[in-house]
Amino acid sequence: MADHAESHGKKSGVSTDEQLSAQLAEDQPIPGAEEEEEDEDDEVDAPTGAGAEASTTSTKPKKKRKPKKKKKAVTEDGETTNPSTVAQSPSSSKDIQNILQQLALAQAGGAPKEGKPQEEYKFWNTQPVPKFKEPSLLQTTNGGSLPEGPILPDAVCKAAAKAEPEKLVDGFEWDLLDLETDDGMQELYDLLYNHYVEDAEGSFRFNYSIEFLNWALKPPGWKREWHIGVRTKSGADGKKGKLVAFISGVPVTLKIRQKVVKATEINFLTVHHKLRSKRLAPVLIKEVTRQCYRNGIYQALYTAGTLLPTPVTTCRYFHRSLDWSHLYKNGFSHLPQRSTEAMQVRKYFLPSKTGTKGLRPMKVEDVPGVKALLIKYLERFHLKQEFSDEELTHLLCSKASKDVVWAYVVEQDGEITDLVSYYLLESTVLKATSKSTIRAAYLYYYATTAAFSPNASSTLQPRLSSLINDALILAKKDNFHVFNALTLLDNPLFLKEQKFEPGDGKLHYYLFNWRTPPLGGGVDEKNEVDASKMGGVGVVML
Ligand SMILES: CCCCCCCCCCCCCC(=O)SCCNC(=O)CCNC(=O)[C@H](O)C(C)(C)COP(=O)(O)OP(=O)(O)OC[C@H]1O[C@@H](n2cnc3c(N)ncnc32)[C@H](O)[C@@H]1OP(=O)(O)O
Repeated sequence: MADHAESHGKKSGVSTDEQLSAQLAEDQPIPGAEEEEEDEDDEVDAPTGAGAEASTTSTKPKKKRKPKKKKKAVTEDGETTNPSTVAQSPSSSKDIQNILQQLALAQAGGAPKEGKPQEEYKFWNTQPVPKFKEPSLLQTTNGGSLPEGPILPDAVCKAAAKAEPEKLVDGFEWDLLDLETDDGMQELYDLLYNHYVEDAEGSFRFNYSIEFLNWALKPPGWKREWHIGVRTKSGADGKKGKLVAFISGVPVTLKIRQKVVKATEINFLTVHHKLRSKRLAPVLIKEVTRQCYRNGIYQALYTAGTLLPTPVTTCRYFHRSLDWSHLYKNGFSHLPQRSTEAMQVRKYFLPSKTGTKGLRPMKVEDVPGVKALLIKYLERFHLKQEFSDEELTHLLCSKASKDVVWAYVVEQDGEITDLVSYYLLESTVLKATSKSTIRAAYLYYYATTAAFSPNASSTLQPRLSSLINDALILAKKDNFHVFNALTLLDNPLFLKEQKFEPGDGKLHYYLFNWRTPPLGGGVDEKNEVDASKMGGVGVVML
């Protein structure tokens, strides 16, 4: 996917950085990029009128994508056909042959691999992350093994942290965003709305709401120094320039196997479409690293759809339709061969009432019970987050989490026995003729005492499956269109039974400046869900 970004950059034939910055400030098209930008302007109903957006690379696919064939539904002039004709099954025997061939290749492990050779990671090769061919803790060439823990000692990181950020090219400047103000939040929202993660076909783009950003970026202990923006230079009138790039970090306490590590969770790395492939991302990453080092934090956790050196594990996305017709109409789901629309709707039918006795919305008073349950539950995973009461309250039942996170508990005889939660993340349908969104629920933290019973091997699976079924019912009632989950936690135990379908999206988990043996991601070598590969990831990233 980075390859795609590179070629896009070359095509834009951009002039000087100063010209670029002026164009961005005025939101003028960049020479050579106009064609694509006009197309997208037609397609996206940006709330801000933020100007033309070029089509872009996809780096963190989280959504089910249409099969390749469907791409032809979009005509060359960018017109979108009737969505009902978008999702079609292969029409010719040649198409079917091609698909079968690709399938055979993939099954034989012969499909093209992701990413690029190690030596081409010009930036990442300079960073304290494991190399692809450096299996952590496996034998090194001299017969020894690489120790688990920091790659660079704290003192080296501390000494490397300069007092000032790296100088940006002319026309741009650093700015720490003020996310305490409505304007600051709105500006960040607009940048992400127009430029954040899309699927590989440019059909959907994440639409993180202002409420979501407020919740995700300001947990207890958050720091303004970790909300890092790049702007075009301020005007002579002192007015701030346009926000064109961003990266963020929030504090997190991780437990990686037996070690507790104070770290940063890095997220929302974004570069304006017109500035892609200009090596701005590495500059942002170095700046957030500097800001972390200066705060005495030397490790980080991050996820991406892009393959970088080197994932500690990889999970796969699964999707459970709640409103199949909406998903189909918007090109998110396709109509399988030998099925009809009515059959699909029936397949995903859910009752109107939940089944678990004692299930109710979580309250602040539940925090101690939920915390004890969740911490014990997560102990079963190699990589997990440790929470204080304050953090857990913020995440699951605070003013900030309202309308972002839905959390439910089961209380039996005064004891919290179960927790299930999900968060709302909408995606904009980029190819829709009128403004349309996919309202997706993402499975968040859950836990159940069934995991601790002596016969957990027979009680955990049915308990989780019914809890998740209840979560699906509740999400459907709240007008969500789809419920998404990765193969982390104990998810492989219920995904199939609860009619989650495998998606194309993978999510790689990375640790910065920390070496540890690979973790199970709930999938096998063929990327099929596999309960024997659970037990690795107990952290849910946003
Ligand atoms: C102790 C504290 C440490 C803190 C830091 C911990 C590390 C945090 C790491 C960040 C975690 C972020 C977690 C999230 O937010 S993941 C979400 C990422 N965002 C998006 O996908 C939004 C849409 N895309 C964009 O805005 C751009 O395409 C981005 C910004 C992604 C790249 O911009 P652009 O396309 O214009 O490229 P470039 O010319 O500037 O730079 C090219 C270099 O960047 C490497 N690249 C590409 N994509 C990613 C990626 N997702 N993570 C890390 N590196 C990435 C790439 O391999 C190449 O390096 P190398 O191949 O030459 O080596």
